[in-house]
Amino acid sequence: MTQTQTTQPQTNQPQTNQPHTNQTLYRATFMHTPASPFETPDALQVQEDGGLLVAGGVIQASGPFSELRAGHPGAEVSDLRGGLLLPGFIDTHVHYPQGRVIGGLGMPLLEWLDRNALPEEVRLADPDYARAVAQEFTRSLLQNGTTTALVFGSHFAPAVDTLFAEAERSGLRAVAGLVVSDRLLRPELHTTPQRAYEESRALIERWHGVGRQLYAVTPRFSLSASEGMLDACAALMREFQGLRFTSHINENVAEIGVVQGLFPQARDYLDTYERAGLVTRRSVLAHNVHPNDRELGAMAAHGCSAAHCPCSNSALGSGFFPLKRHLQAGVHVSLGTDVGGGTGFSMLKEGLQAYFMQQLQGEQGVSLTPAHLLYLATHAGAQALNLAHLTGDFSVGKFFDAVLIDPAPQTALRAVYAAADSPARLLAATFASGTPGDVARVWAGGDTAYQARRDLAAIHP
Ligand SMILES: O=c1[nH]c(=O)c2nc[nH]c2[nH]1
Ligand SMILES: [Zn+2]
Repeated sequence: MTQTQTTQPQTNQPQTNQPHTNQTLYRATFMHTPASPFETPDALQVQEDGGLLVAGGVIQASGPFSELRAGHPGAEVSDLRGGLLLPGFIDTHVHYPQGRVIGGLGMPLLEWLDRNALPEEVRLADPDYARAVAQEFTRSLLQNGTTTALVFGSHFAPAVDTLFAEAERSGLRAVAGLVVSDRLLRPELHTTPQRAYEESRALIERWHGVGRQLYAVTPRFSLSASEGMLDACAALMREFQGLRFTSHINENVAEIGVVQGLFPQARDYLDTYERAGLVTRRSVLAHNVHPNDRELGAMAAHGCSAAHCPCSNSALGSGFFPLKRHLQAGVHVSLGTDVGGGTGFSMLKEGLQAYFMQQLQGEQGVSLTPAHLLYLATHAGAQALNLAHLTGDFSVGKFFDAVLIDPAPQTALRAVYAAADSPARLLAATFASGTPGDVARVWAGGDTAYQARRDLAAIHP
């Protein structure tokens, strides 16, 4: 591993200095959380009959529609009234090769991997199979309103290349990488540190910073990655600027026991990554259901984020995520669907399950408001990924990544929308009973990335 070249991300910056031609003024009730409700009271910002002026894919102005209309009489108006416009969701933990094995219920993590996930992951060695799965995957994320995702890739480099190609074509911002492992999975999924390094490097050079795509160095978990493999990952993180790092941690008690046996010199699970220099501001570790206090303190000190995946934790019986302890320690927390351990691609469902699991913890839980759920599903993810200057809310200068929730006529949620007496109630109902069927349209960088087939003009009550 002698390579020393660095690459600069080439794009990904909003072009705020573009001439304001082809301005679109979106007219909608919109909500967003530019600040964290965990830190700031009244973090939920609501604009009823609001306007967002977009040009070159970037938000140029925001405020009451009437004011923006008066200031920009030439802008084309897109009327989205009747729905609720939210920032595009940010899923910070989702597995590309597992879309077709959602629903493997009734097994704890290690058995689930053996019987459900890994046999399917082997199939991505076939490029045609991988292409079909990549198309389903990017489509599913966008149909659910997710415009940015930290994606656990495949163990096969051509399949990861296909994922990036599909993501870029579809508008999805994928932060993704080759999943690397050299033990305890199954032979077809194992590689060597040298090969992992070389294949990752080639993918980084091809995709990192291209369009909306970014690269994440991705050892599967310490259970399946030797010290040599983690060192190869660390070499990549040192040699290329702006990479992200992701893996799993402290998900399941049996898993933690195996990792302790494999790394007798490590203080705990986090230390297996920490010793390799892999715990930084650019790291997102999924689950962390069973952390000790040292781990939480170290994660906070390094600025590393935890991706909380409540549907997966429930489906696999992994346990209750200690959100209060994370917040008290100062660890940043975002949300992930963890498909296919999780139960689907909906960040609305994920937010609701996070709420349920905190409620069920009584005194140990955190009482989450609708503003918390929106923040966890949007801005918190942007912060975890170091992308908060580009996306996660509707502030001026950010990309117009957005999802329009617009329930169909004669549905229960439409009735709630018609009756809601406050914006917080509207948002709560959206998380409580919103489904992919209520996602009417999704924009990624100002372009329509998904539009439901039903006629938008016909559905206002
Ligand atoms: O929820 C999970 N899903 C996975 O695919 C996986 N691999 C390691 N650890 C994991 N946890
Ligand atoms: Zn996972």
